[in-house]
Amino acid sequence: MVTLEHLTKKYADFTAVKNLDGTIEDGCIYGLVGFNGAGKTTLLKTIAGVYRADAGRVLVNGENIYENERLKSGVFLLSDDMYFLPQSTLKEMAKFYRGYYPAWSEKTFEKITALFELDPAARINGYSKGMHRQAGMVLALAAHPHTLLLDEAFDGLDLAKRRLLARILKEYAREKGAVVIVASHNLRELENLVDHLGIIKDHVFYFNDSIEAMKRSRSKYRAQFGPDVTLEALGALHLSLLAKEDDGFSFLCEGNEAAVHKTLDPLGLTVLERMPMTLEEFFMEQREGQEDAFTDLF
Ligand SMILES: Nc1ncnc2c1ncn2[C@@H]1O[C@H](COP(=O)(O)OP(=O)(O)OP(=O)(O)O)[C@@H](O)[C@H]1O
Repeated sequence: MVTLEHLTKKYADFTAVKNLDGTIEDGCIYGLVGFNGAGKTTLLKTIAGVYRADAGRVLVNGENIYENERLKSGVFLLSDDMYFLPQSTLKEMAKFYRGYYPAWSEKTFEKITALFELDPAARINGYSKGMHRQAGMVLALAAHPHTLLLDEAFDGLDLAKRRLLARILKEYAREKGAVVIVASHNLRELENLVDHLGIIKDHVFYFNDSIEAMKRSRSKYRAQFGPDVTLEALGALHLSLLAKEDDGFSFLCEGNEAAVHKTLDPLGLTVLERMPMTLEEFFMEQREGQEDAFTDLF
């Protein structure tokens, strides 16, 4: 279990993550999302004990992670710029990590290397970008960490490998009761993978709850009206991501279908269709009202 208690991390005077609280249970896959610069990597590095918190603390299985070497040998942070020893092969890197991670599994190393179709005797600097990412994943999983932290793990992987990785991570969290935290901009990938979601906006949690709670909070609707209804008229009703479509309007809204019907009926509602909201839509709600200054670029 990973617990964040009033966690704040600064770089000099700049606060990169502020007063974060939350618990991530064993066996949970936790998706961490946020716009560029929101603080995701900073949070992962603080959970890994690489950074010291400026206020609050990170507990892993009830103990403070910072400067706790025993605890850290059960935490693996796979970053997007993972370091490999110069000229090393995957097999040699495995030997290197085996010495640090007491729960290291040779069986997992061999099986996942084979699943990713990597040659463990080949030099890693001859691997493609996607193969580098896979090599990092092989080492991270073979280490059998109780807390696995993945920063952009799906980047550079082809569709088949992304699907394979998602299956492996689910299996790992379930079999080992591990905490798996995945920071990613790939929201479609996360939607089918994670149980719990943390969205960081402006360095604080904008949302931190289960995927079911996210799905329950809003639905997407498509609605059609008589000819006189305009975007402006609907805009007064506090609907989010409101957009004009060919044959009506789409929007996100809280509340059940009956309540939405009641709100829209006075405008001459003719058709109301309810659909599940996607993680992308939920995420983009954060930018509601913020227009990009997209004129006179060239
Ligand atoms: N070593 C550092 N020194 C100073 N500021 C930093 C440092 N690392 C990150 N920051 C700042 O902290 C904030 C959070 O950065 P962080 O890398 O955690 O964001 P992120 O959510 O991972 O972003 P991205 O999605 O772009 O990878 C940013 O404003 C960044 O400029």
